[in-house]
Amino acid sequence: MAKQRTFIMAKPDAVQRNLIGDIMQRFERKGFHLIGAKLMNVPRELAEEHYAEHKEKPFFGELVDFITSGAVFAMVWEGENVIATARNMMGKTNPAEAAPGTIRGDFGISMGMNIIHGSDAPETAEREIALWFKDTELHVYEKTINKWI
Ligand SMILES: Nc1ncnc2c1ncn2[C@@H]1O[C@H](COP(=O)(O)OP(=O)(O)OP(=O)(O)O)[C@@H](O)[C@H]1O
Repeated sequence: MAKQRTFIMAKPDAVQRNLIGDIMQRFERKGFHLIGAKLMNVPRELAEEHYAEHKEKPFFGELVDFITSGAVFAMVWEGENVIATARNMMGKTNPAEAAPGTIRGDFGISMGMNIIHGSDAPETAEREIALWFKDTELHVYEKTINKWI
């Protein structure tokens, strides 16, 4: 399996509940490689574009209001099979159904406030990374330790 990249976002509830560190630590300890990260307020147009597939859904307005309500922490992680693995680490969309040990299972409250977003497929990851990050914000670097072990 080739290396993949995925877009992960700690939503405003995660930022305000001081969960950024916990979320990042899970990805780091799993062995994934951080290549981009930023704390940002989300312009309404960006939120609408990101969630465009849900435009006709009854919860769309609420979803966009929530994502734009406070800072989010946007990340790009790289690694083997990172897209599907990240989705497993996140747990089911509805925190009430997410298994304990997953990010949403451990911290999520409701469908709306479910802590984290992660790309769900290679094409989505590519689209979302391009939407949220400029090329100059992605940092490709070798870990020296890779040569040692
Ligand atoms: N019925 C609903 N009511 C309120 N919010 C919802 C509902 N369904 C989905 N959402 C919100 O919209 C987001 C996108 O829904 P989607 O079905 O794409 O889930 P997901 O892929 O697990 O989540 P995300 O795209 O955030 O990773 C969900 O994370 C959730 O916050």
